[in-house]
Amino acid sequence: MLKNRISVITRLTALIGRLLPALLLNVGLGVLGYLSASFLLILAARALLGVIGAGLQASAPLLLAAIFLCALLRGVLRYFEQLAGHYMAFKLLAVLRDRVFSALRRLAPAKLEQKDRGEMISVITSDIELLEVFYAHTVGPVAIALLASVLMAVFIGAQHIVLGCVAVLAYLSVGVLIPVLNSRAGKAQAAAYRESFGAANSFLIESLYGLSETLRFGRGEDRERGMERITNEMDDSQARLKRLEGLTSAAADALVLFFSGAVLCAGLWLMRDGRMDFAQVLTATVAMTSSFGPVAALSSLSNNLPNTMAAGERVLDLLSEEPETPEVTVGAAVRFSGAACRNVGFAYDKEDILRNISLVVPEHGITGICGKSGSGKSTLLKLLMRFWDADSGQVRISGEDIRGINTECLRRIESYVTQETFLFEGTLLDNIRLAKPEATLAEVEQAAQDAGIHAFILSLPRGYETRLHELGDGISAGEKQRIGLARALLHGSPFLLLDEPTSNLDGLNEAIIIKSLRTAARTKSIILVSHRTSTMRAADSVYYMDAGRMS
Ligand SMILES: Nc1ncnc2c1ncn2[C@@H]1O[C@H](COP(=O)(O)OP(=O)(O)OP(=O)(O)O)[C@@H](O)[C@H]1O
Repeated sequence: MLKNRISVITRLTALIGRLLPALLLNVGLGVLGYLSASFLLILAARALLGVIGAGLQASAPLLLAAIFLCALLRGVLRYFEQLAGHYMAFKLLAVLRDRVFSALRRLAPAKLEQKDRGEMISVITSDIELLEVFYAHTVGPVAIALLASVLMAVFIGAQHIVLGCVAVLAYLSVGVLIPVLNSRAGKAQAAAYRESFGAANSFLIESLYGLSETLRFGRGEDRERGMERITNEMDDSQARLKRLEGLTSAAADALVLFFSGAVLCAGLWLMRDGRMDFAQVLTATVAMTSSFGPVAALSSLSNNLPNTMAAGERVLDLLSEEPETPEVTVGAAVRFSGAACRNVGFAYDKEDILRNISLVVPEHGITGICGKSGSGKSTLLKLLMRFWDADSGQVRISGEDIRGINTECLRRIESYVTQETFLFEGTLLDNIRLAKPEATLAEVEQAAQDAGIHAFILSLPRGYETRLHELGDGISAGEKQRIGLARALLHGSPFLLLDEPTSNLDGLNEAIIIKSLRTAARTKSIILVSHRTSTMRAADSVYYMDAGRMS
């Protein structure tokens, strides 16, 4: 566990890289700031001693000037310490966000398909946000506490070695013992809180997506109760965390008082034996009392540490996760001349989904794949897109093993229309243009016409300029499907993989699309997946799939 935590801390610290100067500045200013706060009081005590005639004979104006300087420095140094720390933290959060989004791109779509969406949103938003605590309030403060404590222990030890030892014990108790105990006690609560937070996110997303089903089947109250249960769980775990936080801060305060008293008592005892004078005892006591700031910051920091470490671990795990199919950047760039599967076998987990599949897709024409729901048709398309790699056999594009083809080239020659088309907020024109941002309006209109959606778009008051939110829920599954098809046709790739492109369409619209596909198939290769045998009439050749086998 400790090994794991050290590994997370090391990996997070390694990310600081070029921001190291900002960290060093933060630490340097922090140490000087705390020292000036302590010496402000030490000098004030010395000045008082001077007034009562028991202190060193330093000149009063000089002491006053030094006190004034310490007070001024304390404020200025604190400000710049915070500035440097936060500058580093927020720059790092930007770097981390960038890396996380690159990781998501790398992992999409296969790995992301398997992840819980609520959990993903927690990682992208709150986990990264929480790392601000690590960078701005952990790395710097730990280094500041270490340096400032060493310097103050030496200073107190210079009054008397025994008092120096008490100071070391005091700093270790408040700065190490309390944080370690607190972080141990809080680990389970922090994990429970985080789990309930992720569950609440997932539940909320699911509730929003399933709103119409919930209303249709009158399950509103169930959902409400579910939300209440999750919120209560979150509330409970947060309350437990807060209770622990209170206990920690009470324990830290008690230790501060105890050790300040201990230095005073030990000092008086040493003074009675004539081994210290009053000025030294007072100086050591004031130095002890006023120097707990950096270590006390560590004890309150440890309340958040379990959460921060857990967040860091999840972010680092995401960054280091390997994609299902590694991106090929140096592989062959091919011109599409057909595709083939040879004795392909595939399982998502343990259960075989595809067994010994062989098929040949010519350079032009429509290849139909027909089969019952769950027979593995979409999975086969995903292998042809190389979202996943086959476990056995070979998938070839233009005669090349798909695993050796440059990924960018593969994305250029293939267009995949899934059963669900996602539309982005923006105009319908932008949504179709997604496939080819530089497309002219005429090209977009032609693609929309071929996909049988042009007439519908023109019937809208603002035509292609209609924004998605203006349609609200008024866009049907069939219309979305046709926009998806228009995108694929506009993309201009020579190999189209269409997964049930007409499943939500009436006979008339299906006929329009089939006609367009027949025209497109003169210059392109199209795989048409459908469970309807009627759709297969458009295909030049048809493969039938049943329980992962092909006939
Ligand atoms: N990411 C995944 N992880 C695990 N199992 C999966 C995954 N995707 C699909 N499956 C399972 O693989 C089997 C084949 O699914 P697939 O989507 O390929 O079938 P299909 O023939 O396209 O079905 P449909 O016509 O209903 O879309 C199903 O049992 C499905 O539950």
